[in-house]
Amino acid sequence: MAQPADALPSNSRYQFPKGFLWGAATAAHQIEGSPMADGAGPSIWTRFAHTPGMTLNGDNGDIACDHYRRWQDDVKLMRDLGLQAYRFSVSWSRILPEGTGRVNQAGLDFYSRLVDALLENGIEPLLTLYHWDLPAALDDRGGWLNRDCADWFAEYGRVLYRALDGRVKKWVTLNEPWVITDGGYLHGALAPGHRSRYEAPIASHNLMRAHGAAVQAYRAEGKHEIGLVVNIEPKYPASESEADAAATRRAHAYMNEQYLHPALLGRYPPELKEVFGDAWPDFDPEDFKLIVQPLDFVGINYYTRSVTQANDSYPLKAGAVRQPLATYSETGWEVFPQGLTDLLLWFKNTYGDLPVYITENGAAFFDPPVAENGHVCDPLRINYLHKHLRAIHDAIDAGVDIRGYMVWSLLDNLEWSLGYSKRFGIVHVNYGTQERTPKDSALWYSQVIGSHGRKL
Ligand SMILES: N=[N+]=NCCCCNC(=O)[C@@H]1[C@H]2[C@H](O)[C@@H](O)[C@H](O)[C@@H](CO)[C@@H]12
Repeated sequence: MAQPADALPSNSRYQFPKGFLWGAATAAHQIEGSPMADGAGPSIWTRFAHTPGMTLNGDNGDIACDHYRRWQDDVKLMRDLGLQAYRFSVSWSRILPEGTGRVNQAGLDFYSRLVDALLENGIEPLLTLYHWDLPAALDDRGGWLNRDCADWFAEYGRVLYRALDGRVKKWVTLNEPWVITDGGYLHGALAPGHRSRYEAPIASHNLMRAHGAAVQAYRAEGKHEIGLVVNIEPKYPASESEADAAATRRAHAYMNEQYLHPALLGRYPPELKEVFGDAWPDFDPEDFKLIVQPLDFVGINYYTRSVTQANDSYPLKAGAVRQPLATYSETGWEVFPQGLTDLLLWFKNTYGDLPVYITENGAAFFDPPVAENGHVCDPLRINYLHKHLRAIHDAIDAGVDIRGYMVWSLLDNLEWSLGYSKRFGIVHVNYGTQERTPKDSALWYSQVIGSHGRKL
């Protein structure tokens, strides 16, 4: 592995708290490949990506990073990088090919072996139950639109809790319910590709019911920690106008409060009824007794901010304004580290002192190919991570209880409908040969971890 050209200077100003966990994150469908191996059932992403026109270039997860077969080398790679934790997700349809009922022991064994290898290498597993890959068999029964999904999800959680709890001590129920519903049910860009303002709130609500049911099931037999992961993004009004202020309030409620409010406060923000109009159901207040469950932590995925103005978009009537002097990543997201500090302070002030992990943070930039000297030079990513880690430290200084950081992502991987066109990894993947090459950002991150942040 290429060595960093220069050892970074130490700066104790940025030393992170004792026990702060440094890691990286991935998701099953984005890296594993072999989606139907060893008795696994199809997921909605297996189906969606094989539907013509749904993904860029028809890219799919049939091979991805071939992690299902290369997991041992990938764990060694994590060890060599000095990772203390690894956030990954389990493919539900490997465990329960029909979504409920029959357990596929080979699928369970894969994750059990992965967890053991992580622990043997001093790496703490953070396990996400659901990172968007619903069993196709459950989608055929209505998926997240069927209120039974809460029982299905709790059943799936129990299978994993019984098999892995104790070795896994940090559990996550859902990854980013906002993207699941905004992408999968409102705008249709993600599986299962629905486009309905009537379905989106129902899917959102059922996802939160399922989250509550999985936490309740964990409390009945789990002995460690469980939380929820949300993608949230600070919204700043584009002008002083009341129209832009109102649009910003709607956008904030829609992305940032729509899931945290029900999970932590037992209610929805009032703006959502305005956003969805007649499509906003009259939810049964009893549902919140299931949705609100005590959590041990919240995971926050942060990528960017949004300067927001009123527009005629559907159904939000709000949209982002491009910032002429800003830097943007390859996904068109503004690089804005201050937004992470602002967001973390908002979280603390709104929801209290619940422990927080930054469960995803990173960016896709155009990376050069592997150079003759074995380096992948990605200074923009180093700059992005450097500034966001400092922003996190500023929030810690301001009293936010942040327990760890998982860079998105360990590996270049399948960026959902964008296929393999966007590279978020700190490790380059040659999809032709499956060769892994730590980028300069990985070598830099190793030094940051080794110094516990002092080299920021
Ligand atoms: N405007 N704007 N806003 C940005 C909205 C970001 C929403 N997308 C995410 O958070 C996904 C999360 C996902 O877990 C992972 O599976 C994805 O690979 C990454 C990268 O896309 C991120």
